[in-house]
Amino acid sequence: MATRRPDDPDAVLTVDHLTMRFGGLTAVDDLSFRARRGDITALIGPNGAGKTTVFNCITGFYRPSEGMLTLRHADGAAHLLERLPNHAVNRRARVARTFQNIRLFSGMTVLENLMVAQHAPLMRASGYTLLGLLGLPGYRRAEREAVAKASAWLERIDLLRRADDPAGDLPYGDQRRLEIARAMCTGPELLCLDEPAAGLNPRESADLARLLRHIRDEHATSVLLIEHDMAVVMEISDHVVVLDYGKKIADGPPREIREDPKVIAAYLGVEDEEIAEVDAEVGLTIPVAEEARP
Ligand SMILES: Nc1ncnc2c1ncn2[C@@H]1O[C@H](COP(=O)(O)OP(=O)(O)OP(=O)(O)O)[C@@H](O)[C@H]1O
Repeated sequence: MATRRPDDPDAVLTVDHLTMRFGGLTAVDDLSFRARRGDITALIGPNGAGKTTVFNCITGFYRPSEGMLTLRHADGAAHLLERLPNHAVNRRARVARTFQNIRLFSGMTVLENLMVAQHAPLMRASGYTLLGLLGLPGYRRAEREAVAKASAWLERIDLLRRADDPAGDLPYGDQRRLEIARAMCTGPELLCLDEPAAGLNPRESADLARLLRHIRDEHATSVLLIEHDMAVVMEISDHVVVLDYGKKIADGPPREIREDPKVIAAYLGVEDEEIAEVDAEVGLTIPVAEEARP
């Protein structure tokens, strides 16, 4: 049940002292940060820093070892995510998520994927009865609304013409955007995206950035994303939180984060062959990088 608790009314998500242990390994260590309503917040860090574990705690896949996760709706209702089961995080708290690997129903059509996402409101409109499905005017109205919402998203991601094709036949970048559209069809307050730019070419990355800006600016949905593509992170994020070995090492606007010596050191701590790549992507200056090198 939604509970009211005093916290930052501007924050859609408040993470308070989150810790997640797997046996002797502390994957997330006393992490606190806020994602502001209406912002695109990026969670970044080297491989194994604990980013996906944070997402799994937020979305109810893991129950945190310690800490509190508060999702606040625009109407002020607060949902204590660490206490909710996985399905309630999506349905009740209205947190939607995509995964590192694409999880569309590849044998279903593009349109069907967006209709399945609206299963819950459709069933509600049916009164959960066969008679309701067959005859209630409320159900027919809900069905028309669901088709209209799906069509609007398909138009937005430029896939209306592929509505009746199997989702698995779409090019990779289109599948990524369809997944985001599917998540948006659930009407989320917070959209969590795990590496949405992974595997995209530059044109597809630009399309993705446009879509995420549209979601931020035109819908009442805040975005939290994990992303390794620094060009995308720096271009679209309002706020960046940096993890290293499960701990927060920086938290601020992109222009500060890219010059933060702790962040530079964390990234340069990855494999030697990746240093030049990270350097080029983030646009680091050599003198700072040299200083930061252990
Ligand atoms: N279910 C699990 N059981 C045991 N250890 C786990 C589990 N999930 C994650 N870990 C460990 O927790 C640490 C953080 O992993 P996590 O996947 O959260 O990192 P990440 O920052 O998302 O990495 P990447 O960028 O490579 O996806 C890693 O050491 C990982 O091996």
